[in-house]
Amino acid sequence: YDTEEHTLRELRIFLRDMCKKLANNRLFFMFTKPVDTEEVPDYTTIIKKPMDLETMMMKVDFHKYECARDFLNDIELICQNALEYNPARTSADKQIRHRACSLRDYAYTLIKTEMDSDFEDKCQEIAKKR
Ligand SMILES: COC(=O)[C@H](Cc1ccco1)c1ccncc1
Repeated sequence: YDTEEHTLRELRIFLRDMCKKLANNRLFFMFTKPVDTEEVPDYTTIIKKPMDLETMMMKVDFHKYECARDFLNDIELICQNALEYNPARTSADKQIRHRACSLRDYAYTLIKTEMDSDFEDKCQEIAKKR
């Protein structure tokens, strides 16, 4: 009957659907898996907290997110990492920066439009007590 666990279970179902929608959008393919540190040996010297959508899906299953804000913080990390590692005025760097901003804006909009704000408030209250 534990309603807190029911609430967090519903949050995980919602966040898995979010991950799926973001990872299935071909525009965001470069964010779906960790940057390959063999292909890009200097990546971890520049980016201290790598993040990607596959890792986020695993974090959902490991109960690492107690509210949508925690999930959006990792989306923000994916975006900031891409902006920091790809700063050049080349078309390739400009394109991944644009994609990173699109991922961030799309994730915020999906959550704002598809998630009940009272539900998120309830999740944040649970998170505060833990
Ligand atoms: C999040 O992905 C990245 O930051 C890598 C960095 C990268 C540079 C070279 C290989 O990979 C990336 C992937 C695809 N297109 C641009 C950059």
